[in-house]
Amino acid sequence: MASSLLPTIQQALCGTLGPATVHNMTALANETLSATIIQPALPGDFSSLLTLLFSFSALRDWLKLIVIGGVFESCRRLATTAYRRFIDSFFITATFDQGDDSYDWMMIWLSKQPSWAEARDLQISTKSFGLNSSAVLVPGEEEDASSLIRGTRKLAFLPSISTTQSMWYKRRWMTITRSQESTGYYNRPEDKLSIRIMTRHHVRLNSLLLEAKTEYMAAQEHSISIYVSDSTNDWRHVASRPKRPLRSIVLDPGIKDLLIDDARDFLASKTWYSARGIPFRRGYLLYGAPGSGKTSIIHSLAGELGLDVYIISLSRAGMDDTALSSLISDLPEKCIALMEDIDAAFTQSLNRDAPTPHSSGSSSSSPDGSPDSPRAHEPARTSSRVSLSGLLNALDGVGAQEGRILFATTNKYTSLDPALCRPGRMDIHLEFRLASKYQARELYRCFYLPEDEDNEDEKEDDKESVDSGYSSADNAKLIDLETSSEASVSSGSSSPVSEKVAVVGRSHRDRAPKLSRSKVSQLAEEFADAIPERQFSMAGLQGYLMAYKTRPFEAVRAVTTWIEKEGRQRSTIVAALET
Ligand SMILES: Nc1ncnc2c1ncn2[C@@H]1O[C@H](COP(=O)(O)OP(=O)(O)OP(=O)(O)O)[C@@H](O)[C@H]1O
Repeated sequence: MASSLLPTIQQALCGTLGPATVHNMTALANETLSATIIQPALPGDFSSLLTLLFSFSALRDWLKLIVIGGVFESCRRLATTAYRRFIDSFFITATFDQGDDSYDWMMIWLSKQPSWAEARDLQISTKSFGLNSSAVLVPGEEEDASSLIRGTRKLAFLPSISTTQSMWYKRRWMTITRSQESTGYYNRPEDKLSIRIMTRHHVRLNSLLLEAKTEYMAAQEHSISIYVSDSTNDWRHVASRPKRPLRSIVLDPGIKDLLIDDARDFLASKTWYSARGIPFRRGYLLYGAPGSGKTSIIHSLAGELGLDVYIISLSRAGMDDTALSSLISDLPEKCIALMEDIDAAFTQSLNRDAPTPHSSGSSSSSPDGSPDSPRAHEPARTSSRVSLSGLLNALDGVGAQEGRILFATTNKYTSLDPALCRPGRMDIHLEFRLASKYQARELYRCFYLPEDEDNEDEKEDDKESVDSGYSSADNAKLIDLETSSEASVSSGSSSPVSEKVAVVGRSHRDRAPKLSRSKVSQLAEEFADAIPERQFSMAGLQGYLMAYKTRPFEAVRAVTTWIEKEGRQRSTIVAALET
């Protein structure tokens, strides 16, 4: 084709360049074409094909590159596989996700490893990792025995994020890698901890986990863990609270024993239940006046039985029958599930037969605290989509967890559907009433009895003239503060009184008079005599005594005035509600 075009080009060029020049150019072009246009015959065998291929220098270079690259890549893959095989055979890798209990165990364990004190790249953390939070001590800082920071923990030194650190664990090489990943709907960054131990067997890993868990539990010994459900319907550890001693809850005789004995008996009876085909679950319904100790006794029992508390909030946004059922089936085997104000989660009555608007609403009640109070008739505003049948199914349907203890509380017992209260769902119903004289007396004793019971006999007796301890100018100022605050004290009220009391309460034990047990008992009798039977809530009495926590004598002297004042306030509230 190139040769067929030549005459045409020649003619065109002759007109412009002249025939001699064109002739020379044509000769040159013919030479070049004959040199570049090769029409080889196809090679007959492989070696001639290779020869042909390698006759092009560029192609040859490309092929060399491909072959060398391929060899390198194969070597790399081989090395990676060999490395993985080696790691798999000689190391065990375990990962821990933030939000899981095991992550907290490991972080606390890591924070206690001395090797971090010398690390060059580390993270300083004041996080408590689910432990009961307390003040944090920086290395070199001395714990002040008399101060507020008792029960302190050390500042945590942790491996920093995105680096791999190594250490020895029981003569085994171990690497620790922390990374962050965005997870969930909101792309919230969550930590991931990866631990690699040089060992062929799980024994070493198990021993590490056991050690971490034991240390964590030891640190948790005086706390209970509280879990709530998050928006993705997973249980999340939100807090650890100090255990509340059972003796600090004052109930009418027999109630505490009944509860604790029944719960203990239940926890020890798994085989008894399964032998008889009875679902291994127990439900307690605590109902009655607000501020009578329903929540407190549950908290205290959890500590006594060593169980964690899982709070099921029926009125949480996004809670519906499916979510409730999945939450209840995800409960661990031994735990306390707590549904507070079980009546308040429903927009309608819990009575399936006769829904009445007044039976729902806020959990508060009348000044006398009776369940059928006027305020019980307020309509509820709740976004819960839990239906009664959904709740009933979740409590004892096929998916319901075995071994759990359910506590439900309500201020409106009469508005609950009998199906919810029947044995099997709520096995024991306990009424919590307003304070009896007995409770008032015991609460007073609780406040003023010497804490160190063993040394009580040595305590100096009966310094009656003053409430003692207020000799310095500072203390005089504190008395003024407290006295001036008394005017505004009312049952269950909080600030500003409690604020002031909190400030002066910093060292109230030192300022309180040292009374003998017999003196406290005598004052307690006088206090109880003044308190009318079943008129005040325990929370109200506690609020009153808080204002006098260093002045037991005055607490007794002023109680009549306080009762009169409370009476007047109540009459005003009742009159306002009636109009
Ligand atoms: N029986 C009691 N003994 C000791 N303290 C009590 C008692 N009852 C209530 N209190 C104190 O009153 C406060 C409120 O108690 P709690 O929350 O247990 O009451 P409640 O019955 O659950 O109230 P509500 O029905 O309003 O939730 C707590 O600080 C608790 O210490």
